[in-house]
Amino acid sequence: MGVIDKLVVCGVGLIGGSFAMALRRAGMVRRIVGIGRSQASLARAVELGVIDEACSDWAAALDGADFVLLAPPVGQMDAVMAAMAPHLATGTIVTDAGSTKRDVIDATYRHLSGHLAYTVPGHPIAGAEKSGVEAAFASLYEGRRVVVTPLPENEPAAILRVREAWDACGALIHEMPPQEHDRVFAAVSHLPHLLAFGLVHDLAQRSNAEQLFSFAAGGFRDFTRIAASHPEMWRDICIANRQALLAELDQYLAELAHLRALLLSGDAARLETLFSEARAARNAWGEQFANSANPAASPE
Ligand SMILES: NC(=O)c1ccc[n+]([C@@H]2O[C@H](COP(=O)([O-])OP(=O)(O)OC[C@H]3O[C@@H](n4cnc5c(N)ncnc54)[C@H](O)[C@@H]3O)[C@@H](O)[C@H]2O)c1
Ligand SMILES: O=C(O)C(=O)C[C@]1(C(=O)O)C=C[C@@H](O)C=C1
Repeated sequence: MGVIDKLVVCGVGLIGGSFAMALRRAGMVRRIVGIGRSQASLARAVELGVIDEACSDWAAALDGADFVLLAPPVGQMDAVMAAMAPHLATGTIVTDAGSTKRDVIDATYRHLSGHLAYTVPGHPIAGAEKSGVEAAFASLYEGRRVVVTPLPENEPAAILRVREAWDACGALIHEMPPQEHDRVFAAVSHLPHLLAFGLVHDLAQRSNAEQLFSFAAGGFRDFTRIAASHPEMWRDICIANRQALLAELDQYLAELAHLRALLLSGDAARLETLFSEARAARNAWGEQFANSANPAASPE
């Protein structure tokens, strides 16, 4: 892949910052410019060496840019695309890291209709409950999947360039239609986050919350780690993908109703069978995930 001369990262947090660091480490980029909502966090990104320069306007940021990553919360994509559109030069590659794809693609057609050949939607399947540039690290994407959902209007060379950038970050690239993407991640990412937030919220509101939390241990920690995630980011994801998320929630409620019936009738045999099936599925997934991921891909 040709080296990126000027990379623009919009939203230099965990995801945008890690992309910048990974490309820099791979020697794939000459200059990195950040643009964002908070000048203080952009200044911190410069201080940490994640970006070379902070920009406060799109005209300056996009001047001479050959590659742009959009990594703000998905609820900001509309405003960001509207602001950048007048300053985009033909041929500048634009991609994004949004956790939902249909809404981001709708925003692309609304605001970047003259730039569809070069705007290639994407989503890295790697992250954490931590946010902000301080949480970014260069190996975040190593051995992790990135889903690319190309538009019919995309130039094949633009898709290739985006794939090559993620490849340089050490990621494994998959292509998928956006509808399928949003259904899959409603089930395995958005629903678990909703459930974790819901459980912690319920417990925190109880009159004996202090006592409950004082005895909560590993099981609680493992089930609820993701309830420490960024509220704005998850608000936007849940709202953007609510159609698919509601379908998953309904299916889960049916499963809970089934579990409740087994408990009510004291059906130990069926409960054990259900737990055994779940354990086998979880263990098989765990092995597959451990084998696909690079053990070095951890900030610790
Ligand atoms: N955290 C994860 O696990 C994860 C994984 C994959 C994809 N994503 C997606 O990546 C994106 C970023 O997530 P993150 O975890 O890096 O969040 P983050 O909070 O760490 O970073 C987001 C950054 O965007 C900036 N921002 C907010 N509004 C903006 C605007 N209007 N214009 C420009 N910048 C703006 C914030 O100041 C912040 O620096 C989101 O779209 C999220 O859905 C997150
Ligand atoms: O590891 C975490 O904390 C994450 O939440 C990462 C995670 C997920 O697996 O659900 C979250 C959102 C994304 O869009 C992709 C990955």
